[in-house]
Amino acid sequence: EDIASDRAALLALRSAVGGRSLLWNLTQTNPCSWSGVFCNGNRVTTLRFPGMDLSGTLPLGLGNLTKLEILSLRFNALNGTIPSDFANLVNLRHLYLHGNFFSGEIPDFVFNLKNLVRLNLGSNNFSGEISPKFNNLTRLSTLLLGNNHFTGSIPELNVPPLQQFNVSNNLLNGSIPERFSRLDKSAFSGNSLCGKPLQPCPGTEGGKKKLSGSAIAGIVIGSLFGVLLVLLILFLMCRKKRGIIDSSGAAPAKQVEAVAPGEKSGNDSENNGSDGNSAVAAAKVDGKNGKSLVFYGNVNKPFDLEDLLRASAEVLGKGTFGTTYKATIDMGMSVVVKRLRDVTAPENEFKEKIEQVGKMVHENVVPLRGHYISWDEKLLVYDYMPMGSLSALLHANNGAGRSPLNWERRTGIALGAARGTAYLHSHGPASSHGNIKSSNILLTESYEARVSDFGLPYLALPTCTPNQISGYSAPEAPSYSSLDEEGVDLPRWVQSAVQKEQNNEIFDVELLRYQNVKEEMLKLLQLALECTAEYPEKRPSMDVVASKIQEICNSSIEKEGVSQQYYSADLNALQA
Ligand SMILES: Nc1ncnc2c1ncn2[C@@H]1O[C@H](COP(=O)(O)OP(=O)(O)OP(=O)(O)O)[C@@H](O)[C@H]1O
Repeated sequence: EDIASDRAALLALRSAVGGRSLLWNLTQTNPCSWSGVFCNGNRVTTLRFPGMDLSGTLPLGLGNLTKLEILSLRFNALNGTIPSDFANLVNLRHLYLHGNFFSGEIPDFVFNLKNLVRLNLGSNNFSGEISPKFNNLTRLSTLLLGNNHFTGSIPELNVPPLQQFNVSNNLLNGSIPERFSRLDKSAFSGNSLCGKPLQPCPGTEGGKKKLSGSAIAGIVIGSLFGVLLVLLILFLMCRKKRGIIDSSGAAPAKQVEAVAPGEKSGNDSENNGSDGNSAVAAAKVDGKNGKSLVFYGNVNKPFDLEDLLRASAEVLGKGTFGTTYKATIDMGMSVVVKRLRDVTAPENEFKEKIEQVGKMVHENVVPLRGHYISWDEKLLVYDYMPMGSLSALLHANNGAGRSPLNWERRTGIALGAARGTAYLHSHGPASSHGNIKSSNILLTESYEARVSDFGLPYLALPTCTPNQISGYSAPEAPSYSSLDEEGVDLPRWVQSAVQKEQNNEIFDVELLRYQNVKEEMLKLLQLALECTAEYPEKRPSMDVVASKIQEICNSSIEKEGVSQQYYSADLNALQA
């Protein structure tokens, strides 16, 4: 097997499914320059033909591409089964067949492709049961099978790396394995499944089952806990009285007296999801003193603390510094409340710093609207950003839908984030953000970027050990940690992939649809590398970064315009 047999396999593919759309220069003996074909050394390693109008049945022959690592045929009109010689593609790591009309069962040889990391078969007509043999694929981290006709139940899958899993809109029944109970409901919807995260399975709750030993132990412990709780409440009430007496003449700083049981220990994992009574409402107010929220700027106070405490609250997530809630106030207004945990900075110092954060006003920074501070409770109020974060949009469940982020939007977001950060660098109380990451870049309805969470690392620093901050900050910063959840040093990894000329590993596959802006993509990548240089003097200032991104935006907009013209010329020619 060599490049000639790879070429023959590609020609077989072209004549079977892509005669009209794979417009390659067939006089070339080396296929590596054909569009969508990528080689390493002298073998084909990647094929990317997303949305290329391929139709028909895949031919035998692709199995000769024995060095193939990535195969993307998503969003075409391919039908039939997966050809049997795919069994030879033992180096395959990513297989994307979603958005086609493939049918039949998942063939057994798929479970021998031991290097598979991502498998997306979503939105096809696959049928049969989901085999427990997926357990053979010990590297699998993404398994997307939604929108097919799979039947039976979900097997126990104990593949440690498996994180992304979706079987929505199939014909599955039975209970969801415990291992998947923490996934989002949407991963299972559109089936007859039960168990967490969906509704409980019949007979597992409130049933007439005999009480097991552990249930009895649970009841005994629960009762003891109840007694302790009553004692705790009595204790808190006594302390409250003392507090009022003690505070005569002292700063009235004890309005938020207590929080819901369990919350004080920082253990609010049960609050995941929406809960009308949880969260913000968990903070009790001593109404007599009426100490209220402090708002910044010359705004009329939009609501008071009592409104906030009455608001229905939904947990948006748990971050480095506490839990973030969306609170919907009675009058229909939504705000975001960040309930900080473990702040050890003295109250006055905290107040001073947070007020400086409140003075930061820029169109690319999420404004801090107000705060509530007492000795044991620190709430920060932000505008609610309905489009959520860049991270959520980039990693949205990629079942059948395409990412709404085209190249133009992405560069626009990068520009906004750079401008926001440049502003913070020139005006901030501390000179850097300290926790830049995509979940801290929030978006307006028109996809304008706003940087959020500014200043928190400096307020919470005494309790933050470096590896608790998961965003990016410069290597010389005290809180520096560039390791992601999987322990990968992202800037290093990108640098090494660029050195090895493996840019395709870095670019989101979604971007391959915008080949005409590849030059801009490379420029942006180069800029990102400069920004993450180890030595500060080698890094461009954020003002320079913003203006370079502006240039990149301008040139890709020009190109978009040109390619649109070509595109309509093509269309006209076709119609003629
Ligand atoms: N103002 C806001 N509007 C809408 N969503 C928000 C807002 N602020 C935060 N979020 C979202 O709420 C979730 C939790 O945010 P939070 O800031 O607590 O954690 P994080 O950003 O994941 O981590 P970190 O605390 O390290 O910044 C994230 O998905 C974030 O994108």
